[in-house]
Amino acid sequence: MYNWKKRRERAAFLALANGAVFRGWSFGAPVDTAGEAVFNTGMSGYQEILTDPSYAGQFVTLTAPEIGNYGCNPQDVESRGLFLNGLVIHELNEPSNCRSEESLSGYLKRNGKPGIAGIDTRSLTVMLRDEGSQKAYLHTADEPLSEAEAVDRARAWAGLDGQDYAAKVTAGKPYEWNREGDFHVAAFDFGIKYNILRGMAENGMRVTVLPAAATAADALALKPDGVFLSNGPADPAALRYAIDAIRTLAGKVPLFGICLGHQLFGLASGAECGRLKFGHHGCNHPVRNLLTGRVEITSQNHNFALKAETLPAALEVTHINLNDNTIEGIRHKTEPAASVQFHPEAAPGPHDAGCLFRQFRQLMER
Ligand SMILES: NC(=O)CC[C@H](N)C(=O)O
Repeated sequence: MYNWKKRRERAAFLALANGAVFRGWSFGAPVDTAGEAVFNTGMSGYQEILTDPSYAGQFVTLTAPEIGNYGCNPQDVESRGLFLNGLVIHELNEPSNCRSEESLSGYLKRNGKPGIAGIDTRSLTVMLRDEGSQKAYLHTADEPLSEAEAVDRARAWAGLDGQDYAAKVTAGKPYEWNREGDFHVAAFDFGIKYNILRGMAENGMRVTVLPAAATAADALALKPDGVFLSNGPADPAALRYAIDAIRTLAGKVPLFGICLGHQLFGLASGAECGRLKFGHHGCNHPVRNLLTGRVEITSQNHNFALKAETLPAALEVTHINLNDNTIEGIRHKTEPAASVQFHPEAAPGPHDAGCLFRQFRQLMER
């Protein structure tokens, strides 16, 4: 049985830049931090979310009300660590699952990340939906802090716009993900998820991962059959070095990008990126594939998006989001280059768009 008294022993609160304060109980590591509050509507997959480097700098509010019930394990990780700033949930459950090796609370504590439970995540989500993603400050530490001071700290935080967070999460050095495959892919790691690497390996690609700041010459020196541009945190426009590298690589080698990689491919081609009001974070976003007419239910996690009106004539839209008509995929009209805003690798999420890794292969075959 859950120990309610113990659960509520340490008070905590999340203060938003708009002045709202949500009070609850601390779990995980009792550290204070500022970040951007967003919400994710997936019904499961908290461990993949915790280890998705794209969430660096963010507090993820899970709209699923019961969290922690299947625990944590070493298999469901999507990168080498936990990168988000904190987890915001309604009800924290003790694990009951044969795959569980550790409670969610213990997992967060061991990894130095804070969580807050007992939050009315429904009203927080409605607020973020109506007012947009918010700068926030999570207070879980023992030192006393007034709510007004926390709101001030949320407002004073630099935010994610214009910030290079890829540099904070990327691998320090190049490494080989696997040794087998008939196509060799150089993958830029802006915050890459393991299931993307697995998706490429399963489709016969041998993958060498490069740090975010690798140059076009570094990539071409590997004599790759294709270049992959990964997902990653924060503002794509801040990554001038990556945009320059992609501009040099375009037309020389087949390109495929996911999420941040898609945004960077668009920026390198001359498009602009802007912010969505509250982003897309979840596992049930309907996307129409304009090339086939098929609707795919996709996994998503982004706050920025390419602006349709800025797309250069050389690019065409291949996918649109059916909730808000934003761009979900593009390709070059004459060169072998394509990208998607959503996550075909899922983890967590549905596998409707998994065939995109095979299509990357086809770009290299041509
Ligand atoms: N998952 C991602 O790659 C996110 C891309 C970018 N950081 C955004 O929020 O839009």
